[in-house]
Amino acid sequence: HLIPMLELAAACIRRDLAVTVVVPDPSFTAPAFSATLRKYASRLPSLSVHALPRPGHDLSAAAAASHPLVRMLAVLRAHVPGLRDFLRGLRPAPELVADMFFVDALDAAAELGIPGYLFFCTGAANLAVFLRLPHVCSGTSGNLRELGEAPVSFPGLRPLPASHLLEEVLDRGTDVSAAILDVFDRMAAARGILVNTFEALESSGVAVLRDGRCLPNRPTPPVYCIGPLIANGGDEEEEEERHPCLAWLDAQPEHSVVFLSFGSRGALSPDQVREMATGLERSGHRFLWVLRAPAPAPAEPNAAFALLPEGFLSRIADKGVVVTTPWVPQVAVLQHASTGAFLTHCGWNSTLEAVAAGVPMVCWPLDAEQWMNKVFLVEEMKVAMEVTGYKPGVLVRADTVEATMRRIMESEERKGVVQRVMVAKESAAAAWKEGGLSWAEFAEFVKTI
Ligand SMILES: O=c1ccn([C@@H]2O[C@H](COP(=O)(O)OP(=O)(O)O[C@H]3O[C@H](CO)[C@@H](O)[C@H](O)[C@H]3O)[C@@H](O)[C@H]2O)c(=O)[nH]1
Repeated sequence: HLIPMLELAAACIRRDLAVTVVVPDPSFTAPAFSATLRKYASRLPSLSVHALPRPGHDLSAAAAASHPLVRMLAVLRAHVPGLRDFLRGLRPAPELVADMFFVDALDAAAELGIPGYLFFCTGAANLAVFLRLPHVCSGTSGNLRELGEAPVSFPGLRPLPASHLLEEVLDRGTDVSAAILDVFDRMAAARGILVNTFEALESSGVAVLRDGRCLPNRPTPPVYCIGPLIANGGDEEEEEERHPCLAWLDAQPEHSVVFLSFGSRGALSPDQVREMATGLERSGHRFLWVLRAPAPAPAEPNAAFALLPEGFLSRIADKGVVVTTPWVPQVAVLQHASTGAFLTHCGWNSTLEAVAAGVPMVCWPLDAEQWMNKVFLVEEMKVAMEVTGYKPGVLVRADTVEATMRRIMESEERKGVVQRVMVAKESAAAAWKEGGLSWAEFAEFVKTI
């Protein structure tokens, strides 16, 4: 969530607003988090960064939580006193834009009489679903999980198979379902919600939010669609130490490489890594694969190579590259002329980055709202293909991987997908041009604050 938040900070600075980014104590964040923060702070000299103090005694709830999402929410909550103190000391009184999960920050803002907004890092249709989920769950007898593939209706949106909703809400009465439904319920208390999407991409999702249909008995807060907020691939290209994968891409023919990446934390099981490798090799297509070992990941990134079949790296040396460094410049890779397709876990940032680069996708969702994004990409936008037979927990065999690579790179079907993603690319570029829809909504937000 950090990259789009920092892009939002950059947009605010361009409008002459004074911006402070408030982050948790560094002991709670990954090295890539600090590195990204440093990069933006050096590019934006007027950006100030404030790290909240490490909470003293309020971490007992986090320590007791077994689910990572519950733990994260407890860690956020423990930072509230530090945030409140910080906000109280600012002159003039600030406006607060909090991450979508940090609804506790809205309470702190309300206490201080400060307007509190949320920044929602996934799509507008997902926001409409999340806002409505507490209502859906309380109106369903039994567990959503029992509904399996049966469609669940949401006003004005394409029905979603129950199994594609967030894993965390599928079972009633668990700590994690209570915690996440509480977050969704309290999102509506925001003064407004900034969404990292653009209206041309998601007109039906945006319409549902605007006409108030998603929340049955309460008004939906004003929604500002201000996306796509994504990193600038050009900046990544110009970095002093250009990532070696970009030099490798330079040497490949145009649109010939399939890029495989699963976001900031996604990893395949060891069995799936072997099937993926065999399928890629048999397809004969070029590929660039960001490989991460499943949690608990070994400290040494190269250890992930041990998951690959015997001799794989030497056999594919002229066709493919496997990268185990935890971070590649994804936006620059997607925008590179040699990239021809993107096998993605369907994280929303990856989705926007692929759309903005005009790269057709293969969907390989892992968790969170990624299954919902797959439905949107494959059935609504038709800018992606799905992997035949792929379901949560199912091992995709090498022959299916091979067939999928051929479909996305060679088939007639590819032409239609490419055409549609190129149209979406144009509208993504238009959104932030002067007078474009996101440009105008951002101007509206700035006027409001
Ligand atoms: O080696 C890497 C890996 C990732 N990225 C960047 O990291 C971001 C990853 O974001 P995303 O595609 O959204 O995936 P996750 O990190 O998995 O994001 C989480 O947050 C998203 C926004 O809420 C949700 O859509 C996802 O489901 C959830 O897993 C993107 O900007 C990538 O360009 C890199 O630059 N290099």
